[in-house]
Amino acid sequence: MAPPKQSNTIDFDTAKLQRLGLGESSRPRGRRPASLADVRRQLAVQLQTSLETERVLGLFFQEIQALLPLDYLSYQNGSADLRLEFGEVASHGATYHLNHAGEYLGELAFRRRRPFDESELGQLESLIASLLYPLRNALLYRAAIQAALRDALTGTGNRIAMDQALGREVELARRSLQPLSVLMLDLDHFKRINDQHGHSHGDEALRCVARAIKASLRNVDMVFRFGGEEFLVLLSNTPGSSAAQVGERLRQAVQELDFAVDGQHVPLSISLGCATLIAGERVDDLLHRADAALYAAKRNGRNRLACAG
Ligand SMILES: Nc1nc2c(ncn2[C@@H]2O[C@H](COP(=O)(O)OP(=O)(O)OP(=O)(O)O)[C@@H](O)[C@H]2O)c(=O)[nH]1
Repeated sequence: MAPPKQSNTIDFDTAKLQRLGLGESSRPRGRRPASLADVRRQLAVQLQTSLETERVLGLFFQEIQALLPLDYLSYQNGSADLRLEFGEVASHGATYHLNHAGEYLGELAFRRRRPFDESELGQLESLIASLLYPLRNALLYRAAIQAALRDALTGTGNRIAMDQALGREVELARRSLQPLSVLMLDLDHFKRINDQHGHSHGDEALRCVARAIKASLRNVDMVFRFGGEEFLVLLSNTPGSSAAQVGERLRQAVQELDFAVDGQHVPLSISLGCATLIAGERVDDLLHRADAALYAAKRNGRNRLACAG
């Protein structure tokens, strides 16, 4: 049997009025208004302390327990690619769709072992009102950070994201003694595509190659565009032999692309350099070896992969 569930929609502007004490609510008000006011005051202070969505929701879950004991909170927002969970799932639930002026702020689900009564739902909604501004700000912050780390043309990570990920993954590989490999790749004779078909078709070729690369990788693998037609793939927990196989798969995927300009097929290919982190090696040296391998692949005829020594 499906667990009992109450579902509601919270409109941001109505919530704002409630926060200001101006809103009308059809629900009975909380039994302990003083406590509700205390928790709201506490939320107003606490939720201002962070712009991280996970932290804002974690604090919210923690603070509202003072008034309404809960076992579980989940938050989902598909457009922000977010799904967060706190506590342990229980049978009785209440869910809220959060909106502001047509803008979807996500979906909150509360769960606990005993059902919510009407007065508790009234309190919960009043508390959610205190969450809306901090949550909206955290989502805006997250979107800004993501935009700052993404290459606008291809949707892959950009140079800043690459530097951050390399630093983090190299450190992790060192501490966990796991292998880490990189593939540095570059489109072959890309200048010709620009020269013969124009810059916008060149851009489309870059997008097409980026899509093919992403489609050929695991979710955990990371792709970055760090130069005009140069990409880096970061393969965590991957030894050199497996990285070379992945690289070969990418090479084939690009070679098989059906890229056309004005109905005419335009062949695309990439060359790749593969390098695996050596114990104690610095990020710069790892990249330097991958770059040297890429250069060897170009020199030996392109549309091929070379491994660093
Ligand atoms: N359309 C487009 N072209 C770009 C972009 N960034 C760099 N380029 C072009 O990419 C080309 C790179 O040319 P080269 O470095 O000579 O490399 P290549 O022609 O691919 O030759 P090989 O790498 O030796 O196979 C140049 O024409 C750049 O103008 C971009 O964002 N969009």
